[in-house]
Amino acid sequence: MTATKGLEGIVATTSSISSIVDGVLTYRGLDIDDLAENASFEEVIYLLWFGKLPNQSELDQLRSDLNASSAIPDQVLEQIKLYPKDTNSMAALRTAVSSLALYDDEANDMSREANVRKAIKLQAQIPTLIAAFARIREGKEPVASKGLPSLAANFLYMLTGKEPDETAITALDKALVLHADHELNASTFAARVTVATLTDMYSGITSAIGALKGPLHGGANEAVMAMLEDIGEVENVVPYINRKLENKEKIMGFGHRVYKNGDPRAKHLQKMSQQLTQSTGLGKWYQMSIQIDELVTSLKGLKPNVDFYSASVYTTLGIPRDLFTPIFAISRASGWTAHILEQYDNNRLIRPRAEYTGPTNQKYVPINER
Ligand SMILES: CC(=O)SCCNC(=O)CCNC(=O)[C@H](O)C(C)(C)COP(=O)(O)OP(=O)(O)OC[C@H]1O[C@@H](n2cnc3c(N)ncnc32)[C@H](O)[C@@H]1OP(=O)(O)O
Ligand SMILES: O=C([O-])CC(=O)C(=O)O
Repeated sequence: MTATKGLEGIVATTSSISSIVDGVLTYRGLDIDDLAENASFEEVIYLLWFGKLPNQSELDQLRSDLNASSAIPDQVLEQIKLYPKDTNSMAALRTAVSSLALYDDEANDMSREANVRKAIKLQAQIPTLIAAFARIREGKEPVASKGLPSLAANFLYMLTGKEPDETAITALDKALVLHADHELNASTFAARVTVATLTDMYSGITSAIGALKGPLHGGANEAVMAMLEDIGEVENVVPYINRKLENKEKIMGFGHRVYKNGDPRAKHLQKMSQQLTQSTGLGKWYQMSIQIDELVTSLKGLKPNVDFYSASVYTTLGIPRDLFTPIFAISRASGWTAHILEQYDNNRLIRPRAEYTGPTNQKYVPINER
């Protein structure tokens, strides 16, 4: 038995949800470029869950179901008020999502109908949890959803208490489309491994949030913004990046396990970053990002991934840095729940083997002889 470090190249499941073939990403066979230009996030949610684009009445029904499910139990809100004010936002989300299960009567109902209802609830409530946490830690009251037509609009409204403008809604909606699913990434794999024991969907999403939090995965978008802030000015880019590379440090937002010639989502986020930073007077972040991109590509042959330009995009929307990864979770909840439903539909326990490299033929030594 020989292990492959990081399971690179190992095909661990079949799935009909999303695919990456020759650098092309598709959701249910639709190219991400097509979806990024044309689809709303709600259409993508429907596509991921049910395998086809919704017609108008199916889409209206989903939007209405999401709106009807967005409120979170008072008990969970009260718990969030008890979190330490400096709680990591992904830790807060992980804990709050786990708590949601305690107040859902059908948390452990494993019928497909109940699981689809739970997917709707989780998709609707994760944005509410994040917005409530962000307000409560600032001493503000949470704002309930206004039932605006899109999840992006509702989230921005719950976060700020103000009606968001169309530019912000469109930008966030597109970012949500771009992050929705990505084959067997680490958090989706964690979700599938968890529910393959036939535990409940809340447990699967809690595992997934824990995995997304790490800086080698979703946490990289926050780390990118921290790096941009650390660099400070365009003229500091070259010495900063050179120093990092000389010290063999990773440049956050670059590289990918599967894409070796670039992440197809990055160009959409780059374009958004260019437009939004210009229109908000924050062009500096884009200019720095472009320089880093050119430098890292030429020196290391590494291309930006989905997390690189999303950092400057979210900054232009006025979103605090530590909510970037929770926003990734809002989007990826659609993919996680789709994969969990797919896993339940054709389940087998996921239990690989380990290549043992420890000592052998050891004998127990009584404690007083050690
Ligand atoms: C949504 C997402 O999850 S997208 C990924 C988000 N994560 C990041 O942006 C973090 C930075 N990137 C990375 O750490 C990696 O590229 C990963 C985790 C994305 C992929 O990791 P792996 O496939 O395991 O590649 P691995 O880390 O082994 O890198 C291979 C080589 O490229 C180098 N490398 C990879 N990424 C980077 C980077 N961002 N900066 C500098 N060097 C890098 C490694 O140091 C390694 O070099 P070596 O062979 O000389 O030791
Ligand atoms: O697929 C991966 O390994 C990481 C990634 O890009 C994602 O989850 O969107």
